[in-house]
Amino acid sequence: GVQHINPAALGAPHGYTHVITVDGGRTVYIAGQVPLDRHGQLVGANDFAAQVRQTFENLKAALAAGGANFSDVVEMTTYVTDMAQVDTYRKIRNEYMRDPMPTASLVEVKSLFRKDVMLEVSAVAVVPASSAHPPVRPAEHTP
Ligand SMILES: CC(=[NH2+])C(=O)[O-]
Repeated sequence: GVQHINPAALGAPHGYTHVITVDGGRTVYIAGQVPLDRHGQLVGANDFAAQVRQTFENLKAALAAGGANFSDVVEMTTYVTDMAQVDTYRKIRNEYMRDPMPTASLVEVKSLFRKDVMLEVSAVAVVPASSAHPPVRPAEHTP
């Protein structure tokens, strides 16, 4: 079946779902994660490195909510508002992810959903059938 999950560790989503699992939890779709905390407050105003870190912490929480982790990610899409900061992006990403890396796309965009948000990262994960990660189902936002 299809499960829709909005972990309380992530800011309440407006008009989308943070995590959707399909195929009995084998495939996990993660909505574009942004550098907001669980209360929807920006982390790292004008600080790209801090924004990358918060975004990856949110991805980690989103993957865990879907019973996955970074090693299960097969595709990721990263949107940045300033490609000149790509080295900082890669350095911090590599603190969370290691080889073999997923397929990926990286694009610069004019703007994201808030003017102060400098990146957004979405992902798809495939959990191995043999995987022992039990889905973490923390408190969820209620609709
Ligand atoms: C932040 C985000 N993923 C959205 O759709 O607004």
